[in-house]
Amino acid sequence: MKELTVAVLGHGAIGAVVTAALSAGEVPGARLVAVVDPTAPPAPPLPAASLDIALGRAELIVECAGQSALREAGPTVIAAGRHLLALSTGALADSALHQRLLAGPGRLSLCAGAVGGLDLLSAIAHRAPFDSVTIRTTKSPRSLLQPWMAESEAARLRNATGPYELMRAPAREVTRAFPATSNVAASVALALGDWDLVEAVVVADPGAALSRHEIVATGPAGQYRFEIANRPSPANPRSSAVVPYAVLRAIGGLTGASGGIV
Ligand SMILES: NC(=O)C1=CN([C@@H]2O[C@H](COP(=O)(O)OP(=O)(O)OC[C@H]3O[C@@H](n4cnc5c(N)ncnc54)[C@H](OP(=O)(O)O)[C@@H]3O)[C@@H](O)[C@H]2O)C=CC1
Ligand SMILES: O=C([O-])CC(=O)C(=O)O
Repeated sequence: MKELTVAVLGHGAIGAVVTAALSAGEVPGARLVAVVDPTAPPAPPLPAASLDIALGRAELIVECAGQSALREAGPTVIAAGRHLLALSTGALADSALHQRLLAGPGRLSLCAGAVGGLDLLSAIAHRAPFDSVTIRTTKSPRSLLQPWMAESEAARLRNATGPYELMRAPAREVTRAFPATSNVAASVALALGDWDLVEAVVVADPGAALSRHEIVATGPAGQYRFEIANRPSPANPRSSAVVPYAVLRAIGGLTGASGGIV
């Protein structure tokens, strides 16, 4: 078991669950030493800190703060030689940023978050490239409202009475358009190492009690379909409630606490 000092960036719906579990010792080997969130700092005894202080204390920085936070803080974390575990994978649609984070001296790892199947898709992609890959995300209309939307589009979302397709475009465009709800599209593209192959679809469904992600891939190796239906987080309906578990498992993978399947 490896001992790892951990800082968490973002104390929102996901970060709060992650920090509570870490401080309760639920991931053997991981010791929470800092929580960075300037607008929602945690109450003591959780160790609220600035990013600078966190970098002085922690070997691993876990980003649960959003694409813009990863864009802003990621290069500083990597330049400080720390290990960065990123959840807001859509920020890496900016290839220059992605390359910067890969350049070191720190190290970048990505968390699969709300979806599964990326290990198999990744294993296949580099041996027998897929012909087509689609990820279709269905969420409640209110969770899909965006500041860039025209008032007519926002009103359609607010007043939707049935499901409809809101956007269909390459993963890079969709993850930028829906930065808090379509990181999964980026994660599929990153797992395949091919941003251009992955088409992402966003569906607004007023009847969607669960957030659904359907990944369909076809190619010479076979046909693959993963369908995930997650309960939304009660604290933030844009995010699935299971995501903190994925983050904790990823941290456990780094300490050696997540046994079994790799
Ligand atoms: N890969 C995946 O499958 C998934 C990825 N995600 C990613 O995780 C992110 C977090 O989700 P969630 O917890 O639900 O979101 P929340 O909005 O509930 O929490 C995010 C928190 O991070 C804070 N924050 C913003 N910028 C910074 C910063 N630079 N440093 C420290 N803290 C910061 C926010 O503060 P403020 O409110 O003031 O901005 C907020 O308190 C999402 O935005 C999304 O990018 C989410 C779900 C799945
Ligand atoms: O939690 C989810 O269902 C997916 C999500 O928000 C994202 O990919 O950003």
